Amino acid sequence: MEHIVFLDRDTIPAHITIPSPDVAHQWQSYPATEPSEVVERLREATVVITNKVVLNAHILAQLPELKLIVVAATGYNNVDIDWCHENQLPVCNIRGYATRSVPEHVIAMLFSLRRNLVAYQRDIQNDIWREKNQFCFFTHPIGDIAGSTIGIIGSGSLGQGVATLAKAIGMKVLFAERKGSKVCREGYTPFETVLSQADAVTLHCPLTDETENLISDNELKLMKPESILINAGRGGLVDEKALILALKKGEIAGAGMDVFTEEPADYSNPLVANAGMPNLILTPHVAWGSDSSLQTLANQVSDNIQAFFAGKPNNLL
Ligand SMILES: NC(=O)C1=CN([C@@H]2O[C@H](COP(=O)(O)OP(=O)(O)OC[C@H]3O[C@@H](n4cnc5c(N)ncnc54)[C@H](O)[C@@H]3O)[C@@H](O)[C@H]2O)C=CC1
Ligand SMILES: O=C(O)C(=O)CO
Repeated sequence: MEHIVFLDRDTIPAHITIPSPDVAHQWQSYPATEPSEVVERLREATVVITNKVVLNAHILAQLPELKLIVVAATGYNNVDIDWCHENQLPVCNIRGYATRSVPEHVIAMLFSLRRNLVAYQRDIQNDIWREKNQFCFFTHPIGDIAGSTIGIIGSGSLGQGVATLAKAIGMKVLFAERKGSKVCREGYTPFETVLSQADAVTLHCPLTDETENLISDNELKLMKPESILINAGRGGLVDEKALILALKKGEIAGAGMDVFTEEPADYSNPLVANAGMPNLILTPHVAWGSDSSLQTLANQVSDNIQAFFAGKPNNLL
């Protein structure tokens, strides 16, 4: 009998059903789990499901019963994967489930920022229209997306999904070669060239030691003043203080951020503290959140458990 524990079930809306895996099991779900509660809740677990609860080496070393970690997400930066490899603890994740949801979120942010929709809404709230006394008014630039260039960092399922949508709306697509790479693969453009040529840059690579603060002062300075930065990858890919400074100095035109260095984020976070800026769109890590994506993810959670115990593991990391 497997003892399956889902540590943060409330990260998935209640109307999404997680199918019961076809393996003899007991299932325990917790809405959320504090770091101090993890070990106690997993003491008898053989399978742990975590979306964002951190499983570090210190915690994992206290859980000898564990046979499998199922990350209920694509990004697995909350799990000490090196420790798991060294200790032969299998970890699997969810793949290719949000290939509509995340790209659509990115393109929605892009249109909104390029057309300054939030800025116009704020101006109407602030009664600017009455002052202008015309049927329309132009207080912010409105750009076309068609004919512009998007730079995509990360060419996996989501980077490719964004490229498909971007091409369909007339954008030129540049995939960035890895930062610091001495060679440039066919089909890729050097990292710095992408930053300096793109009208919009979007991030779809994992958060690792290599990608932490991938976009900071120097990278923002390379971008065009009319450029837009979108991050629906992971908080930590962007230096948030540097981004706010770049927006304030007009080094870039706008930013759409779905992910934050700390989640939940509060007013101590530079992005949240500047949420009133008209050229900054913030969403609370929901790019993945269309109902169809959530259901695909929930199905894969169950499939991953079932496949593992059938001896044909899926999506092992
Ligand atoms: N905001 C949201 O709701 C969601 C965010 N994500 C994030 O998006 C990331 C990407 O997801 P997928 O495309 O499905 O993953 P994927 O594994 O299909 O693709 C990731 C790509 O990034 C590339 N990569 C790795 N290191 C890189 C580096 N240093 N520079 C450039 N590229 C690098 C890999 O080679 C791979 O092509 C996830 O790791 C996760 O952190 C994923 C789903 C939802
Ligand atoms: O799948 C992911 O990586 C997400 O961030 C959604 O939880």
